[in-house]
Amino acid sequence: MGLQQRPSLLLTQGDPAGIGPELSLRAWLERDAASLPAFGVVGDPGHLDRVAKRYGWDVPIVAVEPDQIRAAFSHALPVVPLSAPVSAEPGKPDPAHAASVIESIGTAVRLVRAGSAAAVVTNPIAKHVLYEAGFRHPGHTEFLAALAAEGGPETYHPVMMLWSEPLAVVPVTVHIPLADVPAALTTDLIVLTGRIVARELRQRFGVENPRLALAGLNPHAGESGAMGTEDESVIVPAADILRSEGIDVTGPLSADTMFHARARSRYDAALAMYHDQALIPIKTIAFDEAVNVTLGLPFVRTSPDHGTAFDIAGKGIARPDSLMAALKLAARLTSP
Ligand SMILES: NC(=O)C1=CN([C@@H]2O[C@H](COP(=O)(O)OP(=O)(O)OC[C@H]3O[C@@H](n4cnc5c(N)ncnc54)[C@H](O)[C@@H]3O)[C@@H](O)[C@H]2O)C=CC1
Ligand SMILES: NCC(=O)COP(=O)(O)O
Repeated sequence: MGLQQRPSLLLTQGDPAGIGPELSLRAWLERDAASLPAFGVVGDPGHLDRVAKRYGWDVPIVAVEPDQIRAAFSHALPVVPLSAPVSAEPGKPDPAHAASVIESIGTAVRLVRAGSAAAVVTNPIAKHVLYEAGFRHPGHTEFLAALAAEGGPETYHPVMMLWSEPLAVVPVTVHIPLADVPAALTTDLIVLTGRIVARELRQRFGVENPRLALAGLNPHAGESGAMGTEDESVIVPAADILRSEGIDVTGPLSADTMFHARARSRYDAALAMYHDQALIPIKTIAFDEAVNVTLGLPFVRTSPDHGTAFDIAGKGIARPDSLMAALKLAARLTSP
């Protein structure tokens, strides 16, 4: 298949009241300067046009079929239209937008699964807004796994990885209350996560012998059991199993000393035991560059590392860097 015919990336709408719409427009404006791959938004052309006009940005919007994205991309922002128009005020989230948010994700996944697009790149969603509308998945990550399993016998265990050049992190438990982490953290879960991370670092990222570092759960990785027992009883056995399978694993390491530059040079991905243990270091080191990539799916999905930023939506100051990094990584991971 020649370059012109290769399927393009699909960018979901995200929360239409968040910064997603303006970032999509900004990314298109930066397409040449940043050498971005061709992408189309699954959204409402009218809403994107109104956002562009609000800022006086010269972004022609064109409604297209997925196979027309690449041809249209040089002169207009291609949009695969949703079934209904979207009306949203920047900075004013509303559960009434949930149907369009969910439709956009579902459509993008189905088009990628059908071979009409190469990968899904998602704009941020506000989980609590979707929950108010009855959405039952913690976030994209789990919803994407459910969509991937639609109509087939396979199920998928999705793994969240936040990736940047200086650091890649994987939260083994994700969007659950901190109080629930010790019960949710099992040897099986760590082993399953470690296997998927090692496999995909090898297959998708081209890391020949991936080195994984497991964080401890407790201070000083439990201080020989004096500060908590899970490090010895749950994480050590997981490390042993992964090692017995030939995976290069260190840990459990003290989480407070495993993210400085020298420590980072000793591993390719850090498996953290809970959300903030993973996301605080990477957002501190690489907030503008880091990309959220879902492992364990039968297709590639990337996303910016940040959220909907309702506090700045509509002001035209949101930085498109992380979204652009997500587009580039999706192109890299799907290039032949
Ligand atoms: N992949 C996704 O869909 C994600 C969604 N979220 C959702 O986002 C909502 C808001 O979450 P928060 O914790 O407030 O995080 P947030 O990332 O939306 O905002 C945190 C701070 O960073 C700033 N910020 C974020 N992105 C920026 C950008 N591109 N340029 C400049 N400044 C930026 C915001 O203005 C805010 O001050 C939540 O409801 C959460 O569920 C959060 C993370 C990822
Ligand atoms: N904190 C990361 C985040 O919220 C991303 O979640 P997801 O929507 O990609 O599952």
